[in-house]
Amino acid sequence: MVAIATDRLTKVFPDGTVAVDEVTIEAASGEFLVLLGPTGCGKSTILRLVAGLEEETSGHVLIDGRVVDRLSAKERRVAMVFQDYALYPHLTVAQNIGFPLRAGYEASAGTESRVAEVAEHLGVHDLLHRLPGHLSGGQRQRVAMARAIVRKPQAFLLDEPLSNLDAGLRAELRADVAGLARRLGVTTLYVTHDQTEAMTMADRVAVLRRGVLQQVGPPAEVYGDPATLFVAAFLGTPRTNLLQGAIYVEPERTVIDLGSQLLELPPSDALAHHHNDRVTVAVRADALQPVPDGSAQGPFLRGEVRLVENLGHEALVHLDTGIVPTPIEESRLEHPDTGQHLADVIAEDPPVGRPFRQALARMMPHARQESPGPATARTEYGFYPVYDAELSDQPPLGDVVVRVPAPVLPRRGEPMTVRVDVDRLMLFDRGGHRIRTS
Ligand SMILES: Nc1ncnc2c1ncn2[C@@H]1O[C@H](COP(=O)(O)OP(=O)(O)OP(=O)(O)O)[C@@H](O)[C@H]1O
Repeated sequence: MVAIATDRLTKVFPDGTVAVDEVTIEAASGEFLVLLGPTGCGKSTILRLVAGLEEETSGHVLIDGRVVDRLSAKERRVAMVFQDYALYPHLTVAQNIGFPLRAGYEASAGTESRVAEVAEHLGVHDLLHRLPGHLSGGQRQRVAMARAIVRKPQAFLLDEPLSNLDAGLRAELRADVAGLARRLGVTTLYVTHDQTEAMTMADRVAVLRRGVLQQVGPPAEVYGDPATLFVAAFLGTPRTNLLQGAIYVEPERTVIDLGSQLLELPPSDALAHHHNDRVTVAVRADALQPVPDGSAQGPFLRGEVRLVENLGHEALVHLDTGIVPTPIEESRLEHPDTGQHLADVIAEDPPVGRPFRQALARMMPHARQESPGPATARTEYGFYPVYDAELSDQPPLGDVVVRVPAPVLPRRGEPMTVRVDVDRLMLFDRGGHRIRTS
């Protein structure tokens, strides 16, 4: 089998859309690499560029170390399967599977036995004489897979092949597809926006956002040690708690001011030069553990139970902590600013009026205030979270979600204290990049 690679691959469409932005990535021979990201992040375009169905604006595609930019889709010998499995409705399953062989890419002598062999692999050997219209969605997708592998491709390119199927079938086929690719040892690029698919099927996951590669690694690594705020937020159910805060480094301790509460961390040399920095604290629901009030050792958060989602074996408890969340969709994550610039703007007394000035002032950890400020509780460190004061005088609801095992469930309105597992607490700077704490 062959390795598939891209080297600073870029695709800009004629209307100016940058769909793929300098993506360098490699799937080793026989590897199952999943491209994961939200809709529009460029996954399908990468696949189409690798397949030769789209021409790159710059950069290269390499198959087995050889640049294939000038080879046609046929010459690249990769098999692509799309979500809408496009079988020929008037041909039987056997004819559909055998179609690529009859279309003249291979000698046709062994067609029948090859079709039978592949149908066996995919578990559709009993259906060879049926028409696609008489198959279930899952069976059709298996036939599409069979048709893709019948020519013994050098690689599989699978574009959300399971997304048209219902949840049960998807789970079943997930295991089948990954198992088949591994049995055949075919290098596979698999596109999905479904994190469960990515985590369960991949040898490695490549997370993309707006055409830019965020991180590549084994599923456990990408989940447990995300490089960017986007990756931390995108992976994990329920969504990772993202809290606005600022770091204050003192000789004996490091404090993260969350606006309404303080988190005290052990002193850390790694954080020394982040004093005064605005950060996002990311902490997953299962890194928070309810403890009896007053007994908490180490950092903890307090709140009032606002909602209990009982899932049977456990519950997700929404805790109103008064902490303002970081909105992950905000462009701030793509366009980091230093805060210094804002300080200058405030100092220059902009002529745009008092509301604008106040809004800017709220964005600064230590900006001087001319009004009482927002209705957030304040700490002695004086950190103000960011929110759009033009839209609302109140900060957005800052629920922290905690995973609580059943059956001991709290009730709405009860106070709750949760211990924060410091080893699983993650900090990100204003550009969304990880700040290592050790
Ligand atoms: N032919 C085209 N012309 C202009 N823009 C395009 C074209 N094809 C795709 N795009 C844009 O390029 C970006 C990436 O699209 P792409 O289909 O690769 O995303 P995706 O991650 O596969 O999304 P999805 O999960 O919805 O399929 C999107 O903003 C899309 O609108």
